[in-house]
Amino acid sequence: MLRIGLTGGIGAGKSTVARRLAEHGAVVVDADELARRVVAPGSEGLREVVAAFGVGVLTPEGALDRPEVARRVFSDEAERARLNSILHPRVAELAAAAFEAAPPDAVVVHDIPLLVEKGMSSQYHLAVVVMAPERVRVDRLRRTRGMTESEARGRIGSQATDEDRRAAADVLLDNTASRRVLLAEVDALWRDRLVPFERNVRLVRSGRDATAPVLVDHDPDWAAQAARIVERVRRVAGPDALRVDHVGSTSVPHLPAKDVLDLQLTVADLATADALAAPLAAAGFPRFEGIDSDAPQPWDPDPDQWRKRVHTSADPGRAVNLHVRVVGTEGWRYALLFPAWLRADEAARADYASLKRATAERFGRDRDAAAYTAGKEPWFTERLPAADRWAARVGWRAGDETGRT
Ligand SMILES: CC(C)(COP(=O)(O)OP(=O)(O)OC[C@H]1O[C@@H](n2cnc3c(N)ncnc32)[C@H](O)[C@@H]1O)[C@@H](O)C(=O)NCCC(=O)NCCS
Ligand SMILES: Nc1ncnc2c1ncn2[C@@H]1O[C@H](COP(=O)(O)OP(=O)(O)OP(=O)(O)O)[C@@H](O)[C@H]1O
Repeated sequence: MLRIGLTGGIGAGKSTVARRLAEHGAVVVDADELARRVVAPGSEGLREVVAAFGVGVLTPEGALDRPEVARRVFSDEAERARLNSILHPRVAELAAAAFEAAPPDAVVVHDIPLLVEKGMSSQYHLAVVVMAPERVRVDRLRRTRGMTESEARGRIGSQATDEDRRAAADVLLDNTASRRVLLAEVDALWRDRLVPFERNVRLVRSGRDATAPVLVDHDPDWAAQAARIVERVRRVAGPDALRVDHVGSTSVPHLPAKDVLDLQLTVADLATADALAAPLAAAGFPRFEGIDSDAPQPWDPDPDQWRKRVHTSADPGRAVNLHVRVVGTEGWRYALLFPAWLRADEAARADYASLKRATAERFGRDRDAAAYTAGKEPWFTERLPAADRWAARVGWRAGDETGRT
């Protein structure tokens, strides 16, 4: 099963996207619809809302007077929190049941306006966010829902900011222009990403073949992309994750790199790494059999210092190598030390960048990723003393850095 979180501010076009995905065959779990169900006439939810807000929130027929509730809660944060605390646990329970009931090969889309507000994005394989400028949204809400400008702004003000939504988005859909443009984007997302992603998760396989050694300029968005995946890995590994770091070249600003995010999950031992293989695979990170060790260093007699497990991503839209290493080992320390040094030392960074370019040039034509990786290896052995001297000088110790987990 592929779990997709879909969100967007009111009037951005979330429901339009959800409908299109349903037409393609997705199972849509609609939080707004569930929020209506839990306050249906005769429900426990409705009784609690009346107990909290009084009979003034009922229509003469005994149903919830939604415009009246909206008036109260979208201008008063405390009232809104009170309503949310009654409804959200019930809505969450129904949503969990709907996910349970979906077939194993389904793409399940959780259409939920408050995904970002509730910090839920790491629960899904992907978070999809629909955006449109506030002015456009207000116009749509006035035109199609009969809201006044101040009602529309009240709801917008009750929700996350565009900036927060953008930070949570693995996929951003822009709905500023016509519906036709939006739907074409959704069609491509379904065809090129969601369908193969679901299949890869089910068949426990990678989203991409080994990537050819093609260098691209540092992408300033890599850090944010990695941060979202770090969150996912942490959620899956729970307390077994001693830390999760964005490592490798993409974690070094200004350094050209292959467009593959390297992450390191730190565990206590390899038995823990092996126990995490199945949950990581279900979360979209299948184990990659074949590389169980980093290249051991010539000076190190102990191969255990270099053993690891490697996972990739089942997402055809985002290549990831997730290295699961044991805390305190040499391989683990290297993976943290080198990026830290390269981030701090401009000359070392320039030196490494020119080696990368030359090596990519040499092996890029044959698309030989393994030769490219091996070709860079001696540089690390050679530069280790310099990296260590830097670490001693600035007092850097592996695992001390905060803010990268
Ligand atoms: C206040 C209520 C009665 C107003 O009903 P109304 O029919 O006018 O709106 P509807 O439920 O169709 O929601 C429309 C949109 O309003 C926004 N919205 C709804 N509830 C909230 C909320 N608690 N906080 C912020 N925005 C909200 C969302 O963008 C949603 O898509 C209703 O929205 C409600 O019960 N809200 C609380 C439950 C909730 O949080 N629902 C959101 C999904 S869990
Ligand atoms: N590109 C567009 N151009 C014009 N109108 C649009 C466009 N996209 C959506 N709309 C209209 O704007 C309104 C809001 O869209 P939609 O219902 O999809 O938004 P939403 O984000 O799901 O809102 P809500 O949070 O209330 O569910 C709808 O009436 C829809 O038909």
